[in-house]
Amino acid sequence: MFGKEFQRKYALTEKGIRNTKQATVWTVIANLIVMGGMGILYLMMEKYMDTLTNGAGLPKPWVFLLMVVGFVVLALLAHLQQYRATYGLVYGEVKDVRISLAERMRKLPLGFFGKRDMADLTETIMGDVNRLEHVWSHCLGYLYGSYISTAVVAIMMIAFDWRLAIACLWGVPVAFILLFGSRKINKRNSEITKQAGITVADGIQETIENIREIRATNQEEKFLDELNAKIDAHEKKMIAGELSCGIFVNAASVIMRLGVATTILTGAKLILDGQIDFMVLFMFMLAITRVYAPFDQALALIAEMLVSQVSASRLNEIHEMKIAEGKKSFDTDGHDIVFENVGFSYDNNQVLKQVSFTAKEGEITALVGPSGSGKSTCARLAARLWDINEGSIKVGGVDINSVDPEVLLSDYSMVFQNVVLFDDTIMENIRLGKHGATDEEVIAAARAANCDEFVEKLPNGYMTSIGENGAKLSGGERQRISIARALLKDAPIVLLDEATASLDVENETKVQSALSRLLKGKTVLVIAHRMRTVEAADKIVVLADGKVAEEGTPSELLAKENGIFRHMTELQSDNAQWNIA
Ligand SMILES: Nc1ncnc2c1ncn2[C@@H]1O[C@H](COP(=O)(O)OP(=O)(O)OP(=O)(O)O)[C@@H](O)[C@H]1O
Repeated sequence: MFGKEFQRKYALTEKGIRNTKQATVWTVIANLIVMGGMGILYLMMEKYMDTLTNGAGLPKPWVFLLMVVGFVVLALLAHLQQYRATYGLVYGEVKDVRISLAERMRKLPLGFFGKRDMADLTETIMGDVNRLEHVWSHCLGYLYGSYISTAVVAIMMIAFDWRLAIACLWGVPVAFILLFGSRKINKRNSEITKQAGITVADGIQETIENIREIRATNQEEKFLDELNAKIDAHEKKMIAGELSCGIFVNAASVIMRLGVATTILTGAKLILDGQIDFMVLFMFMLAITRVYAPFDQALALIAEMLVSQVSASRLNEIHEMKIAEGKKSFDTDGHDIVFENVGFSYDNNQVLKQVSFTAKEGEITALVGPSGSGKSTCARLAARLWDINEGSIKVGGVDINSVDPEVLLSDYSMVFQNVVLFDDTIMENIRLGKHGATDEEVIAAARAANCDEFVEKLPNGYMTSIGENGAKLSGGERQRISIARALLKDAPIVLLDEATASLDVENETKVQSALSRLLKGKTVLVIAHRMRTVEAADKIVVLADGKVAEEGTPSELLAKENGIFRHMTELQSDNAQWNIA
């Protein structure tokens, strides 16, 4: 019952399975104790009937009182244990699942994040886990416990009187057949509803993220109309899903409760025929309430459990995704980066073919080429942010595919165009470069990256919070923080993606001098869009259509007639002056 398939179906950990078993056992015990309470009621009724019909003396009240007190104590203890097993332990399980999801995401290849956007992933970590939490705590132990306890009572009922037992229980299997028959429809509906919900979350996130562009282009109305349409579609899907599920659940409940009528009819007939006395029917009527009550709740839970299976499969997708792993050591002979016949595709779109070049330690190697030629892709692959499909990338003779990405990245500093900052102080944002760096080290790196000039004007200096992704700073200021972070890290390999692109000329000159300090003696791979940036490079690799088209020093490539690099340089100097006539 609680095998691997069950574990997968409800995305449970090993501990979660153990908890579910415990919860089931305690539910069975609690249900049987409550049913035992019905036995006390039956005994009392029998004694009083005996007094009424045969004139027997009334039993001593303290006997029943003792029985009732015993029953209450036992029921309380059992329910306490059941509560602890079903709710208490689940909160630990939720914490473990969220941590393991976050751990997993840390190691997933970036390709995964291209397929599932932020709204979708947030929904998995928060929404899906919440939904499963409810199923783990309110459904699994309760439902399976009810199956077992009802089976026990059903056997007892059959032993007592099989005719009344059938009259009472025939609705239960019919109700379950109806519900399980509707499983596919309900599951499909919940998948559709879930997708519609994610589309709404996506739309909201996209609108908030792009609010400036939307306002600048007067597109508010269009965006809001689209968002409203998505919200309406989600509402309709939700209503349709609830309705179809509700129809099946209520029909199943009604069918099951028809058992009350058939029990009364059968009981009456058996009494009239003199085959049973009234007390037997009374006992069955008492038992019916206890058999139906957990099953009635279980019917409602089944719908929730079916919906939760969609959430479980989304969690499983993350858990089963291949993660980037490798050795925990990275012992290299120097830090030359060597690309050898590297081939790489995003899904089925091949963007790099047979790319080979070397970026030497102590040199600046610039990647140049038309937009979309694969420059940024090469930089990402050099840091194993994605895994290559063909060939090899070695650093100091070690294949980076064999090294754990976290260990590998400790040797890299990256300054990219899209700077990522956190909603924290400037001090902490820079300190991310080196865990445990002192305030003095952070400030020294910030000064070297020319951050002082704007930090001094801020109300709390380095302790000023900069808003989500540095929203309170200009593009150039954000980039200087990212350069300060790289300076602090002082790693032997530096990847720069047009790092000074958003700076004005004065600041660019200042940051260039800071960068020169950062780059000294390192292996530097620069992605350059402006030819001016690559004048100081030791080597230029020109990419075109995902292949290396030219390679050499700037002067060698400039001397090449009909060369791509020469052509690009000429184009940029022609465009240097705007022609608005
Ligand atoms: N995450 C991604 N998923 C799918 N395709 C991508 C992804 N990133 C880039 N591409 C595609 O790969 C190709 C190379 O992109 P890349 O960013 O490496 O080029 P680039 O030379 O750096 O371009 P640019 O100079 O415009 O920044 C492009 O066709 C791009 O559309």
